[in-house]
Amino acid sequence: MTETEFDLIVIGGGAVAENVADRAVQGGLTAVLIESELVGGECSYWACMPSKALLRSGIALRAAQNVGGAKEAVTGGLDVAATLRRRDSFTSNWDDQGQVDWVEGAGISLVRGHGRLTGVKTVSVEAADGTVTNLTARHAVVVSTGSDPLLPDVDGLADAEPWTPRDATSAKVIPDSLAIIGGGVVAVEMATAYASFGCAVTVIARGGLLGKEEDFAAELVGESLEKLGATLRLGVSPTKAQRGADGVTLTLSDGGTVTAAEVLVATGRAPRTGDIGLDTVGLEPGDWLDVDDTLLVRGETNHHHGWLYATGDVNHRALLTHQGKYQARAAGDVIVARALGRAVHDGEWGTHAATADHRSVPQVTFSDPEVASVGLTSTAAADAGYEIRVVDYELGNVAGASLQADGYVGRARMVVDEKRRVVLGVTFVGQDVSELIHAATIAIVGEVTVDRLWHAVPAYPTMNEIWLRLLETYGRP
Ligand SMILES: Cc1cc2nc3c(=O)[nH]c(=O)nc-3n(C[C@H](O)[C@H](O)[C@H](O)COP(=O)(O)OP(=O)(O)OC[C@H]3O[C@@H](n4cnc5c(N)ncnc54)[C@H](O)[C@@H]3O)c2cc1C
Ligand SMILES: NC(=O)c1ccc[n+]([C@@H]2O[C@H](COP(=O)([O-])OP(=O)(O)OC[C@H]3O[C@@H](n4cnc5c(N)ncnc54)[C@H](O)[C@@H]3O)[C@@H](O)[C@H]2O)c1
Repeated sequence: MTETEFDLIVIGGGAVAENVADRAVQGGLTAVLIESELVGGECSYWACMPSKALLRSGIALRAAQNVGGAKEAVTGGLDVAATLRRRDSFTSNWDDQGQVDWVEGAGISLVRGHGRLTGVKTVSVEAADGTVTNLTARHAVVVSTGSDPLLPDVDGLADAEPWTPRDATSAKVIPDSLAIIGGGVVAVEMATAYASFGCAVTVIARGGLLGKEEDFAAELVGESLEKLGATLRLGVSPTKAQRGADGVTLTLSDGGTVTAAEVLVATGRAPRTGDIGLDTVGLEPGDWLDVDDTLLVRGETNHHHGWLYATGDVNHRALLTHQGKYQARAAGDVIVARALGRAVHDGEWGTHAATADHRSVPQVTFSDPEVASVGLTSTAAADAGYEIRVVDYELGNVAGASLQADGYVGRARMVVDEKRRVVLGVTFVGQDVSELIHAATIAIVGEVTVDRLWHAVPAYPTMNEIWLRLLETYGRP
């Protein structure tokens, strides 16, 4: 007989869900994952991994082309077919057996099908063949269903069969032209990848590029996208879309038009909560799930019972895999602690609190140049009422960077809380900066003072000497 009672039920089987279940099982509980598509979720098959694989080959080629001695040896262009094959290997050709093996090995149960809450601590799973399994949780249910792409309300857009990010990351054939609606991370990364493939890319971004980053990110990434051959239509929105013989024609708010073989919509995400039975527990279907720092869903039903958690994209705290997995570790461990009556450490920076979600979320946009940032931007810090000092430095003037690439162009910004003399935020824009950002994350989480940072000596000649240059610009204590 199939087991139907578990200590923990996790609805969703993405990267975040896997980590919640793993922590719970390691803590001695039983756990089941419910997955309706591929175990491993968006990140493994349609988001982080395939998108980074599509980008990496072009970035590596241009890195070689930027170094005298290497550039003479690199005479060909990008091999698009080989790049797509490499992408396919990273998605295991959209086969999740490897992840299923991992789940089994970790001692986690798996039920395939669509999960829905049916009441407090009860969940039903509808398999593809219509079979229904009813599950009961002894201690907790975690919703980890992720997010769906958002389709803006543009006349004719839905009928024009636009690409979602999934189509862009899993494409088997690169179209001759691609119009991209949106100016966020997906839009910028896919514009970079597709422009590298020789596709004629037009980015239509009503609010400009990378609006959540420091302004210079948009400036440097925009210049470089244009160098790659992309056309930028900033400050305009599409008002109408129509598919015809030549592809899709978009009419823009400034009266212009753009015609492309395909149109990619990259305008943000919506919560996957429309059909998961939220109404059965007094919550609103289709809403993001608001949680406290232990990832417990806020709401009347839960307030009394403390059994429903939400991790990953669905709680809208930070739509990033690494941050979702960080929440998963806290949630899995706190579920164990509460189930076994152990001490709960939910104070700021406690084991069971996802404090970093508010203070220190790192993000890398794998454009060319890369944008790597963590903590607060200068605008966000000023808006939050901090008394700040902003320190900028040209990365190209760092010896390590000038060795990394001939004519290295990049910029760094450090935002300092003048009262406590600690770093609030750091942004790096430039080639290979993705690997620099973790030092900034540690400085912010550790609340290291700028005076102490002088003792963190970067090796010469590495790009990390940017820290020394930022400190010199800030001034010796
Ligand atoms: C193009 C793109 C690129 C990205 N690149 C990066 C990146 O480089 N780095 C980064 O950190 N983040 C990146 N992200 C964001 C990242 O993909 C998400 O933050 C991450 O996937 C969220 O993980 P999750 O487990 O919350 O949700 P998901 O990965 O979406 O997992 C949810 C799972 O739940 C399943 N599910 C949903 N509803 C049900 C149900 N009712 N019953 C059963 N199963 C259900 C789904 O099938 C899915 O497998 C990218 C996003 C996109 C769109
Ligand atoms: N490298 C990474 O870490 C990575 C890569 C891709 C995606 N992600 C994450 O996935 C999430 C989704 O990415 P995204 O780029 O879709 O969202 P986003 O929120 O980053 O960007 C959405 C963009 O769409 C625009 N927009 C919104 N509504 C619009 C409308 N009606 N018409 C025209 N433009 C509109 C916004 O101005 C913005 O430029 C983000 O939170 C992102 O952080 C991360």
